[in-house]
Amino acid sequence: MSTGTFVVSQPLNYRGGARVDPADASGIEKAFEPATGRVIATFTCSGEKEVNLAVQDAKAAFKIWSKKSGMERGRILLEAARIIRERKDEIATVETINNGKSIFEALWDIDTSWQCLEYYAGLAASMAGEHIQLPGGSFGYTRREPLGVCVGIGAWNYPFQIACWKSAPALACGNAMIFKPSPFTPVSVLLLAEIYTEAGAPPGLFNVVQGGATTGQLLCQHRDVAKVSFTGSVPTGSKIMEMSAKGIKPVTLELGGKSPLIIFSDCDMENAVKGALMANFLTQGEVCCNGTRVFVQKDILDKFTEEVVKQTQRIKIGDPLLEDTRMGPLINRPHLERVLGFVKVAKEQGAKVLCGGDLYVPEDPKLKEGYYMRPCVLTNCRDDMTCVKEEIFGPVMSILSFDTEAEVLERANDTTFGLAAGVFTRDIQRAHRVVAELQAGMCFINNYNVSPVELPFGGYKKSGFGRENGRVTIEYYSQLKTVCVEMGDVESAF
Ligand SMILES: NC(=O)c1ccc[n+]([C@@H]2O[C@H](COP(=O)([O-])OP(=O)(O)OC[C@H]3O[C@@H](n4cnc5c(N)ncnc54)[C@H](O)[C@@H]3O)[C@@H](O)[C@H]2O)c1
Ligand SMILES: NCCCC=O
Repeated sequence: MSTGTFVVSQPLNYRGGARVDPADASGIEKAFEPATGRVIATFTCSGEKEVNLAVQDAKAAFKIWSKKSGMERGRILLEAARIIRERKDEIATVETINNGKSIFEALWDIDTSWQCLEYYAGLAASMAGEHIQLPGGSFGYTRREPLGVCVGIGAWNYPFQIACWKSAPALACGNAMIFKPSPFTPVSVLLLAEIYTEAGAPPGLFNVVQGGATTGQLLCQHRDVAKVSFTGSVPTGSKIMEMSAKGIKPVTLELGGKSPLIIFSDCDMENAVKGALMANFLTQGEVCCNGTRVFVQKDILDKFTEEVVKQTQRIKIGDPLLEDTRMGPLINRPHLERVLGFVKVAKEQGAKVLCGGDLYVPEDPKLKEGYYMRPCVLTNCRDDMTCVKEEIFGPVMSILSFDTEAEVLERANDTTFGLAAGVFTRDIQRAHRVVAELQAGMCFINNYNVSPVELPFGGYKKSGFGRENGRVTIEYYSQLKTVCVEMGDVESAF
């Protein structure tokens, strides 16, 4: 498949094990190919009737699925992982077309998707309670039970990966899931739904409803939904939490960030520069955990900055389906303009643009209407500037200098976000000392933005709570039942 050719002709909702047109509507949306600005799908947002039908189907599937043993569930997840691996190129291509990220990167995303299914397939059979001996031969035990119908709501930057990171632990624990992707990226999750069915999941176990805020609200407020796992912005996360509070439903919130990356002068310079690029320019900078505040110790500031700029200017921008492209278009025109607006304000506030930060128009005529910009490195930044305080969600790195460890720690933590942080140093004591002080849920030492699914991922402070990936996520998709067993007679107070 090549850029400029893909169109969606099949329905984009998935219910009862098949693609369906929604039973009612709460609006119409269009999805774009960011590389060309072409519309690739026009679809109906689901209304109350469709949401009810999806919940009904999920409840029916839950009855069957929750009775299966962990081994049985794990086997189906393993088969789904195998199919994703087998269809990796096709899924990555669809992801690239709808999101704009380079195919090189999309292939990485699909790897961290099937790996997540494999990981939870392995854990499914190991979920167990405990046995507790009580006086007189009585005893108690605990059962780890699923929650019921879980809702997953996704952002547009990692559409397929987010759906896998939510559904794999949910299904492994015995839940059913209804997933609502971002209306900007409605396409790839349908492939996941079909794969679960092909792998042997009962119809209704994983459903997809399309739509925006209205559909999302209907899902969150539904009385038969037991849990909501949300990935998106802080303002929407706050609304989700409010709705969930009304229904006393547990929530997982994976929200935004403005993460610090600290480069000490004793770092391995080559790795630190690579790390800074990884921390800022994957997926056109549209990554929640990006280390966009790059604090560099003063004595290496010039050398580091020079090398970062040199390598940033070498990033190949263009058709995201070409193998050597490393930066594609941003998600849509309004977002591109918003990001360019941040660069403009940064300049007005005294930052210096060392490279990029402007529109990029590729030579290929079919890409002329795409949403491209050149990756940007800003220097002369201060902690009070908008570009240093707010999440830009685009390819804009702000370089700041520092003198001492104590100073940089204070400045790094001076934010309401707390998703990620990174440190580059050869001093092993310093690395661990600094990381222990950083107020962030995901910390990297001498690397950045790698995503091993064995490690829990999630935020501190306004970046959210709950975790995705790792063993701990089992806790977020299950509940503990305690059973107390009397082996003697009842000792009554009456
Ligand atoms: N922490 C993480 O793991 C992580 C990962 C990816 C993206 N993000 C964050 O996501 C943001 C970008 O994504 P976005 O623009 O899609 O975020 P967003 O908050 O605008 O939308 C996220 C999802 O919520 C839905 N939604 C919007 N309003 C809703 C409402 N009132 N009720 C229910 N659902 C509603 C949207 O349709 C979409 O599916 C950034 O802030 C980024 O940092 C976080
Ligand atoms: N690969 C992890 C990305 C999550 C944030 O956007």
